[in-house]
Amino acid sequence: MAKGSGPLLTDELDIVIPTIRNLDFLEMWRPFFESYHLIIVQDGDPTKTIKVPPGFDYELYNRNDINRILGPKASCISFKDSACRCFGYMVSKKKYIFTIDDDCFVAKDPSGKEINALAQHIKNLLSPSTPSSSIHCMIPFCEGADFVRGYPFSLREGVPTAVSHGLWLNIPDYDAPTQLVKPCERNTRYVNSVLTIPKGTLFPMCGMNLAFDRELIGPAMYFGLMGDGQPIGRYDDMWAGWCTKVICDHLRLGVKTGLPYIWHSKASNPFVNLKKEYNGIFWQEELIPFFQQAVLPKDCTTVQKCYVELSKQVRDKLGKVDPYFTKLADAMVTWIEAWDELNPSGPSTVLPNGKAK
Ligand SMILES: O=c1ccn([C@@H]2O[C@H](COP(=O)(O)OP(=O)(O)O[C@H]3O[C@@H](CO)[C@H](O)[C@H]3O)[C@@H](O)[C@H]2O)c(=O)[nH]1
Ligand SMILES: [Mn+2]
Repeated sequence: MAKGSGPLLTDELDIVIPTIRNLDFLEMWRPFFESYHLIIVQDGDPTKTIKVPPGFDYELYNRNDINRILGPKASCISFKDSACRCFGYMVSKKKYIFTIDDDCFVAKDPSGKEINALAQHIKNLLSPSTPSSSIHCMIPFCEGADFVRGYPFSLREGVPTAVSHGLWLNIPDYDAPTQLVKPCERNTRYVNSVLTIPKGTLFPMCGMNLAFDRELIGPAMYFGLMGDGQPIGRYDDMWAGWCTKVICDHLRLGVKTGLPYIWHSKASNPFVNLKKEYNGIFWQEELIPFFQQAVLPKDCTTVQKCYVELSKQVRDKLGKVDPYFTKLADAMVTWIEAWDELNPSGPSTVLPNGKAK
């Protein structure tokens, strides 16, 4: 929250939570989240009731709702994987999205002060990014700092920030092999910095503490086809991050990473994760060069056009890695079609099954 004022963007930001659990974690976030509208995407068994603490304004969508709203296009929304959260991005009507996992809690900064992660994300999104330069030793656009000598004035205006990627203390977001060999490792390092990821650089985007400008980059935030019936899991956010970064670079949009921190409390089962991740650990050796070499034509002037072009390149170049990527390329197109159907120029009548509380 800005000094001396209430929470910002309360009518322009939705909080999207994917869940298979009751949402008691919200109690800890109440001071920071209660003024915002929540979009809860319930994964797994739609007959299970998800308990939401009283006092929150929310809409809840389960698999039956997703199928009802999207019809055959629901095939692009993952089932039994946190990737389902991207449905919340699609049905939101707000300019900004903040998405958080239900095992993420309020962290404390080194002074012991509780971190309002949402306020920091908003600050990150509302200030420009500087992707056309190497990492600064100073963080521009914040009090008491400015561009250092030698930084071209022509670049100092920066570009609009599309993504704010937060980090986590305690349980690190390791892949299964790393978690297996380092089961007790915890992240205790608090780095007081927000950096723009330079143009041409990819990054491993984790979906547990993430905010973005939905109007600038929303259609690129497809959390790829994972979970039930798919040969891969826990790469949904990575896929979205790689696609998003290539498109942000092309459209001159910025991606920031660093503050805010949240406290990640749950270590998922590394053996289960290994089964989900196995192909991803293998395929990522091909995926990174693919995204590093991806070039989007000049006539790709919207996120949708960029994304459909990327899907063509996925089909052409990754389809030979595994037939899964042909299916994923199709799902990418379906996602854009569904996005445009639900987000025509006017409002769309997407009714959730949970009444707004
Ligand atoms: O089948 C499922 C499983 C989980 N969820 C919800 O998704 C998030 C993340 O779940 P969890 O914290 O259990 O998983 P992690 O291994 O810690 O994190 C992974 O999730 C992604 C980051 O968001 C990434 O793939 C990994 O870091 C929770 O809210 C669960 O309730 C689900 O919807 N469906
Ligand atoms: Mn987690």
